[in-house]
Amino acid sequence: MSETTFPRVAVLGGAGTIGTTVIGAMRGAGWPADRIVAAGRSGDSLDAVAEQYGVETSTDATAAVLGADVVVTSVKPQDMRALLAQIAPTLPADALVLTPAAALPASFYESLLADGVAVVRAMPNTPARLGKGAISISPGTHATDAHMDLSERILSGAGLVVRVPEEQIDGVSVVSGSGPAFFYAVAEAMAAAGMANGLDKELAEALAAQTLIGAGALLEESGETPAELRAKVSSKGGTTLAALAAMEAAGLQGVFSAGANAAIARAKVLGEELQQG
Ligand SMILES: NC(=O)C1=CN([C@@H]2O[C@H](COP(=O)(O)OP(=O)(O)OC[C@H]3O[C@@H](n4cnc5c(N)ncnc54)[C@H](OP(=O)(O)O)[C@@H]3O)[C@@H](O)[C@H]2O)C=CC1
Ligand SMILES: O=C(O)[C@@H]1CCC=N1
Repeated sequence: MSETTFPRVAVLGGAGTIGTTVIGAMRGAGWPADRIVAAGRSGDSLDAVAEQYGVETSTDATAAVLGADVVVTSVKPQDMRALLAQIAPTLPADALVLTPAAALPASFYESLLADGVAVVRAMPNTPARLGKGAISISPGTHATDAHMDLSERILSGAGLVVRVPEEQIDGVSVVSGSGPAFFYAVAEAMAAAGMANGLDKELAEALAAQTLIGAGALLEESGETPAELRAKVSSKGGTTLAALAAMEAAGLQGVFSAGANAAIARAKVLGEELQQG
């Protein structure tokens, strides 16, 4: 398929957080609205997607996949088995299944869909909504380089797209998939620390948010590493170094390691539970 053609893409769960993000990224990258169909369960939320992006909509996933070149399965892992059963009869044999779901291996899809189906797993994140995502893609057993190229093309408007082997997806999920939630938790913790030291809530939240936004922009634009930028804030004998030392002593790195371990353990358990049916 040439770069100048636009494969027909069915986004199942197209009114959800990630489904809408994928549609927005495609539309932003010039994908024609009439080459995208968003399928969901609620007519009202689909109407909002149609209004914003001009795409076709359907409340019937079985019908939506008819004639699709790519099927994006953007539903919660717990809803995936039922969705695959629903679309299996009408899924075109040569369609690419591009799935953002956490926890479920490509083999899950391969075992429930027709033999030889091409599956690519993606791990997106919510900043992709603004084209500032960090997204990985990984091939399943039957996905070719052409399928990976097509997946990258679909997601390129959503931000940085990297290719990793499937066994690294849980690691990606910890850093960039869940990472935005960690960032917001840090914003909340910083604001709480300000409130504990006399700032009112509104001021503390505004300062914490703008500080994280500004620090992120500086990281992006300066070309310096986090360690270099950290050193520029940390005067010798000053307050920041005292704070960082206390945070380290309280287990800062351990906090993130514990979070990563918990997320990876949860992905394993959830994946095993859902594969058993
Ligand atoms: N949110 C995130 O930050 C990230 C999410 N992911 C993955 O992305 C996937 C989607 O997550 P997210 O967008 O957050 O979830 P949402 O709940 O926002 O969206 C899921 C959508 O799927 C719809 N849906 C469920 N079953 C069907 C069906 N049979 N046919 C059509 N639509 C259906 C739901 O409709 P209804 O609301 O009517 O039930 C809902 O709109 C998940 O698998 C998740 O693991 C991956 C990385 C990051
Ligand atoms: O919490 C979840 O399951 C998904 C995966 C990464 C971010 N959200």
